[in-house]
Amino acid sequence: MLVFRRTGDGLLQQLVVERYHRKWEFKQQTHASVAFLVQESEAEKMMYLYGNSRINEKGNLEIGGCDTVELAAQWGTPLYVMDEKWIRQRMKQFVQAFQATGLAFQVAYASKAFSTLAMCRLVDEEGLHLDVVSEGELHTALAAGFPPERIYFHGNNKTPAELVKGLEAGIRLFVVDNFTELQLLELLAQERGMKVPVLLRTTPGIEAHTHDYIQTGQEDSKFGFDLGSDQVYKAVQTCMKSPALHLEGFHCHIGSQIFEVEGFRLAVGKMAELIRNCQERYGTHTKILNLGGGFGIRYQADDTPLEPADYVEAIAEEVKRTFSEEERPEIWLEPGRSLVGEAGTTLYTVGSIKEIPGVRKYVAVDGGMSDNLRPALYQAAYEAHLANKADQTPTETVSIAGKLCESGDMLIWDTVLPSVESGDILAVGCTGAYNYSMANNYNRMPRPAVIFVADGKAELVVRRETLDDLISQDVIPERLKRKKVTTF
Ligand SMILES: Cc1ncc(COP(=O)(O)O)c(C=O)c1O
Ligand SMILES: N[C@@H](CCCC[NH3+])C(=O)O
Repeated sequence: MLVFRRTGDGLLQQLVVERYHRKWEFKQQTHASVAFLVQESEAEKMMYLYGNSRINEKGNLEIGGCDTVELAAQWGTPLYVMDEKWIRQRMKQFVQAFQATGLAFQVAYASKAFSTLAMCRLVDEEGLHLDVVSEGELHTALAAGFPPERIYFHGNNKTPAELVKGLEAGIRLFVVDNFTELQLLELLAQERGMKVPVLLRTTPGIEAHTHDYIQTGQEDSKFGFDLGSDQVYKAVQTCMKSPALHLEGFHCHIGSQIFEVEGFRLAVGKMAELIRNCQERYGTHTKILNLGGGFGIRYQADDTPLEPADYVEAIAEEVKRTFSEEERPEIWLEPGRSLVGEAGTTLYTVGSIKEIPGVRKYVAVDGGMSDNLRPALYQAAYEAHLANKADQTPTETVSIAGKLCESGDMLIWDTVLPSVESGDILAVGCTGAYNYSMANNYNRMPRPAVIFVADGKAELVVRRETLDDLISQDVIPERLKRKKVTTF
């Protein structure tokens, strides 16, 4: 498929797109029939947002072989639709890219991006490790039958109960974040006569180019041992002296939604310095270097994220350049967003439409910041299409409002859609990461259902919360129980 678009210098850029693998190669070209080609590309570009998708004979958006208008009718809206094949493909891309480098490696899925029983099953089947950050995520993994020896535990404030649960489950290791945790873990392991494998999480002092709230590697961060001071070295010494702790290596995570490889290269350099210093000073053997996640994804059709292989190859190149073959640790990565983000689509039903002449047209949907907190939290930008009018030309500029009682509950400002009517099904793409997992019950909104789609089949993986679910944890103290009606 050939797609062209105009670049800043007036040339046309030819994008050779292999859709399934999301591989884009850029070639500069001039071309005469600009208008025709650019117009054609708009419809095609739309499809980049919805996993393995197409516009079907009815003019509806189809994902994983399923007509999204039928999905909305069958399962209700808001509805999270996850393209299972897309997720599996992404996992394979990371693994295959690593295999091609010849390095010893491990890829884990950072389950905070989207944690459900069915998702844990996919991760297990694809042979990845699993990163959990809470007792809840650990419980989900264990309940899904995920092997504990492939789970590891992250978090900047693991509670004693969480550490005990991890120890008793026999997880692969703990990524220790700070001195409080190190002491607590040592104590709990000693009490149980265990020697616990650990990685130390460090803050390498790298500022990734991303939103302030999702940077994590800069010095002034709540996460990890500071690399700039002697903190991490003190932690290493504590591990070396302790019969209850076994230091297997180091971890860093420089941030999220990162579009460049440079930060990862820098991280390899900084971590290599740490590893060498520890070897020289304390004779430490570093088995594992975990470089975290953070690989950027497409949220809008014009975004051009790197491929998993681009990150892996750059990291591998830097590792090979920096470490001799004998010194080279296993390289671990833990992507979250990039394994699931582009696989997810949220379907909504359009409800009220309010037009302020000459100002704006608000199109309200039956969800909002309760199912997608990211626009309100990070000013995250998304694109939307009408699933039941996917073949129609966009003609009007509208803003998509959520239904929650906050002026900031706007999903998308100023987007162009075909003529919108109440009852239309609106699709918002690239909502697979940090959407279901950050969903909430504000305004007592029930959390939406999640379905997996593949080969024309849709299966429920999380059922929609009911109104009774919403009140199921509520308790009325005896004294407040309704005895008599007071009227004024
Ligand atoms: C320690 C750690 N690992 C992995 C991830 C996953 O990040 P992402 O979803 O951006 O790949 C995060 C979240 O930013 C994280 O804090
Ligand atoms: N929840 C964030 C990312 C946090 C990453 C976890 N450290 C997002 O939606 O982008």
